[in-house]
Formats: sequence, structure tokens, C-alpha cells
Amino acid sequence: MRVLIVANPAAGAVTPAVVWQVVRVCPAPVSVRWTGFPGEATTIAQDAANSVDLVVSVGGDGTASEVAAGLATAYRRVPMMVVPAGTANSLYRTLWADTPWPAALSLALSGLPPSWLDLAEVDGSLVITGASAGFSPLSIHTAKTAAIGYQDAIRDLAGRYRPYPGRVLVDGQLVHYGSTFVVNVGGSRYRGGEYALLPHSVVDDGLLDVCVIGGEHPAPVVISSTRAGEHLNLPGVVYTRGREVRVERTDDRPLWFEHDGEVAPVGRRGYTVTVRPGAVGVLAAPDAPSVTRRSEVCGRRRR
Ligand SMILES: Nc1ncnc2c1ncn2[C@@H]1O[C@H](COP(=O)(O)OP(=O)(O)OP(=O)(O)O)[C@@H](O)[C@H]1O
Repeated sequence: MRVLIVANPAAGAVTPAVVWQVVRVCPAPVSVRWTGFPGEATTIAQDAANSVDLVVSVGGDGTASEVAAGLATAYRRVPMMVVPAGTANSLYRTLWADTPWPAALSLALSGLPPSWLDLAEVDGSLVITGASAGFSPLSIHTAKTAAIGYQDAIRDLAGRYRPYPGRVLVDGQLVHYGSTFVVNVGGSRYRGGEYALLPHSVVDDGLLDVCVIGGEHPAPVVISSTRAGEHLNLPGVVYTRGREVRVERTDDRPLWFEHDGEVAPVGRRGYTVTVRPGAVGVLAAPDAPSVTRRSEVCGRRRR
């Protein structure tokens, strides 16, 4: 098996020592490419698909998202494995739960068949962990602008966040209208590392999961219940699935929106998220509850 390691030096927990540890678990021949700038993991992965059998993403959710986008658009269908060396590592947790990554990587390299994960698409960008509107993108924006950790940003924002008037349509059907705390679409069961926002999400069912939490719930209740994965018990919470999700703000103010942790430039009042079923192969724990189907690898992409 020819393996390429794509390592992001800017990700939260990537060090040369971690990459060396990954190299030692992989069989020879293995090559390592360090990304030089944001977005480069996509072109590295896309090019590598012609000559390797597995791409190992070493970084966080952003790196995994870029690698997935490259492999999803490559000529050969080559799977990926995630080594969690970022800050949140939500995708790894969804695929491998608490399995230590060296054990997961060894299993992945032992001939485990990949699962073909659905990706989401927003304005031509491919998304692996999910998209959200409202509180979550504003928390990410707060963390970046104040140069503080994500959890600190959530605490900071909790006391002053104002829900927005919005509506959500799933496959053209209105599922929510009114005060909105947060909308999540995906994707990964977890976001922000520890928030089980889409606790029933199956990542290879050809559908996007959607969860809407209304603005009537105070921030501390939403934060603690999503962390425990118990928010579906809150009154009025919407949880559904579909192929196309439209998220809008209904007053004349811009909607805070992000996908895979990238906050969209502020200005628009609505976004459409569509599903790309089975777009990328990933290696996941054999008993991962979020994965249903597995298939043999790989070869030439079906057009
Ligand atoms: N050489 C580089 N220099 C600066 N930024 C880079 C470089 N290579 C990749 N990036 C960017 O680094 C960002 C952060 O990477 P990543 O999301 O993997 O780590 P993280 O933020 O620590 O983890 P998580 O997303 O799990 O919280 C990504 O948006 C990616 O585009």
C-alpha cells in the first residue's frame, strides 16, 4: 500500500514528532507532504490520488476537509484516514470515537474497507464536518477576532447572544420559522470537538441531517444539552434529514454562517446546502454507529 501523509504545520497539535510517529505506523513506502499555505492540502491530495492508495490527513477538521475536497474531485477514488492532530478533531471523534489514533491507523492500514462518506456542498465548496448558522459561526468569529480558544469564545458569547429571526427549508418543505438560536447541517455527529449536535447522523446514508434549536432556549441550556447530546429533548427542537437545506434570515440583517469552521463573509441572508452522496472514501471504526456501509476500494472514478 502506497501511503501519502499530508501534514498541516498550522494545525493545533501537529509537530514533527507526531508526523514521525505516523510514519512509523505506516508501511513503507510512505511519503510526507507538509502544507505550505491554507488550501494546499486539496491540490496535494488531488494530485496524489494518481499514485497512492491512501492519504493520511494529519491535522484537524480543516485539514481533513481540504484533503476530502481534493480526493472527492480526483480521477481515482482513493480513501483517506484522519489522524487527529488539530484542536477540535470532530470528524475523527465521529469516525473513531475514543480510539487512540495509533490503534486506529494500524487497523486502517490492515485492509479495512473504506466507507463512502457523503459530503455537503455550499456555493461550490465541499464540506465534510458540516455547516451551521447563528450561534456557532459567531463563536468561531469571536474566537478568531479575540484570539481566544473556542470554548472561551462560547462562554463569552453566551451572555450576550441574541437569537435571529429565520427559516429553514428541507427539500423545499418549511421545517422551522421564527426565533433561531442555531441551525446545524451535516455531516459529523460532533462539531467543535465535543458538541453532539447531530447525534443521529449517518455519514454515508446519502442525506444531510438538520437540527434547528429555537431562540426560546437560554444559551447555557443549549450549550450544556448539546454537549451531552440531549438537546433533542428540548421543546420545539427540529431534527430531520434531506438532500437540500435552505437556511435563511428573515429580517434585513446578514446571517452568520460557516462550513467546516470557515466563517462565510458577512453580508448574505441565506445559504443553500446540498448533499454529494458517497463523495469520498474514509476509514472508520468497524463499529462506528455513524457509518452503515462499507465497500471495497477503489480505482477509477465512476462518472
Ligand atoms: N502551512 C500553513 N500555514 C498556515 N495555515 C495553514 C497551512 N496549511 C494549512 N493551513 C490552514 O490551517 C487551518 C487550521 O487547520 P486545522 O483546521 O486542521 O487545525 P485546527 O484548527 O487546529 O483543528 P480543528 O479544525 O479540528 O479545530 C486550516 O484552515 C488550513 O487551511
